[in-house]
Amino acid sequence: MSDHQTSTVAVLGGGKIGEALLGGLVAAGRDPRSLLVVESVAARAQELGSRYGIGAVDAPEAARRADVLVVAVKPADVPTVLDQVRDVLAGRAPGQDRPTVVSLAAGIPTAAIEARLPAETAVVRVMPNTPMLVGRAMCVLSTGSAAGDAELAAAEELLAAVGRAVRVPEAQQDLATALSGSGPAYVFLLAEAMIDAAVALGLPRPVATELVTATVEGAGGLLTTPGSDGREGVPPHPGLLREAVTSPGGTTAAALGVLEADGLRSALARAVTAARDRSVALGRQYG
Ligand SMILES: NC(=O)C1=CN([C@@H]2O[C@H](COP(=O)(O)OP(=O)(O)OC[C@H]3O[C@@H](n4cnc5c(N)ncnc54)[C@H](OP(=O)(O)O)[C@@H]3O)[C@@H](O)[C@H]2O)C=CC1
Ligand SMILES: O=C(O)[C@@H]1CCC=N1
Repeated sequence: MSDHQTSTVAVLGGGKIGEALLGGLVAAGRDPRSLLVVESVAARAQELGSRYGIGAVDAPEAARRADVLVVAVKPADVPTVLDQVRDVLAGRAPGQDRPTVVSLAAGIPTAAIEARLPAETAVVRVMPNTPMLVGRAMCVLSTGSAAGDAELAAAEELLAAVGRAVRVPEAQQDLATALSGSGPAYVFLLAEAMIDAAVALGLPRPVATELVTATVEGAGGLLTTPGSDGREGVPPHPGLLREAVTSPGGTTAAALGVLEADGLRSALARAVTAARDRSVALGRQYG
């Protein structure tokens, strides 16, 4: 991988997460001329071009020009898109010249990607999330057998421009997918349900929306600000932050009693398990 300022990043699949990465990199100040998208829906490619100034190419062209080749198609489309770039990658020497393949696809193991590409292709598996678009991604990275520290560090540096990046053993990727990959949807559902509840009780929707979105943002700020739960040197604990809101005999205790009785905690545990299991199944089906 060459220097990140001059390297070319090509994204195979310009859907939701492809756009989050491309848009996030542009918003972080990256030159759009160093970015390429391969997108099978022509109107979508045009949309990304006019929104971010990113050029659209076909898969072989992307494989010829890229220093980093990002796989951002649905798991079922991964075999096809890898087949579309394999021959070009084979013509580029592994190491300095051949691009690192960074896969964002849920569930697909690095070994399955490597098996469809020329030997010694460096593969980095990443589970990102859509807050990438606004520079607030959580990206979880693991390496395949041919990716060394240099490739991992370069992928980390690229993704750090659009949020946080942490390394985990690949065995933890399915669970990371269930937690931070899918996690934004759980928070959005919670926000949506809170807004709808307030509207049902008579609050105008714009007011309810402002109150809920500011509350989610503020709660996120407390969760991520050291010392916010009154302790130093350890990350804030959600339970302590929740206790601080819960006045004896007050409104929060009344609400939490309902949420516990209705099984919110166990529903979330089952939801995360279902997402983890689905990630494993996607890997078995398409990997
Ligand atoms: N959305 C998210 O929050 C996250 C998604 N991911 C992963 O990212 C991947 C993409 O997800 P998402 O962005 O939601 O999916 P989308 O369907 O929104 O995006 C994929 C895009 O790629 C296009 N495409 C399919 N095959 C090809 C091909 N051979 N060449 C070029 N373009 C192609 C699709 O077109 P068409 O619709 O016609 O198939 C579609 O526009 C998945 O593997 C998912 O697991 C990971 C983390 C978070
Ligand atoms: O729902 C999915 O399968 C993808 C992976 C994580 C978030 N979206």
